[in-house]
Amino acid sequence: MVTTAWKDWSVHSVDGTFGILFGHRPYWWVQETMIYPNQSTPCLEQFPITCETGPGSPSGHAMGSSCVWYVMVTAALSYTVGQTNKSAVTLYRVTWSFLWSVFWIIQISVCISRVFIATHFPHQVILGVIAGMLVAEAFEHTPAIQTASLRTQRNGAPIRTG
Ligand SMILES: O=P(O)(O)OC[C@H]1O[C@@H](O)[C@H](O)[C@@H](O)[C@@H]1O
Repeated sequence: MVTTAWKDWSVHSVDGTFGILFGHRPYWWVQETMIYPNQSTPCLEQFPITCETGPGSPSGHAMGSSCVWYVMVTAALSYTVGQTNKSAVTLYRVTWSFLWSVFWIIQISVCISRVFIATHFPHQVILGVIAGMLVAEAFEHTPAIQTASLRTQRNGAPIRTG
């Protein structure tokens, strides 16, 4: 949710105002670039299931995926950290290697799929992965978010649930 909000904000605010993050998607870019001589423009097809209408940078899918998986991996590892006996350290190293391998396999798969269907250029998915991890880090270090509760009204009074 946070990464989606961030993407929407960046698209409508930063992109529109400063032009920092705005990026053409490949199937737009090939129609507008002047680098192809007449009649040699590559034909990139769009399909309803793959067609995205927002600007391409950063990739929302890459950003969402890296943010969610980053939080899950770091949360899982936090349960095994802090113990000093030898078997616990070995377990931590094995778990660390396994979880981060899974993390990167998933991120690379997401990135390749987005590039393969021509919704993004490579730098846009890389930026998405980095942005997702930064958002996750920022929110992991923001205690107010971890203690936030939907059961509390704005004035602090608890909401009746029963
Ligand atoms: O930028 P991408 O990778 O094409 O992803 C766009 C999508 O990003 C997601 O984060 C949003 O929830 C979707 O609404 C949006 O369509």
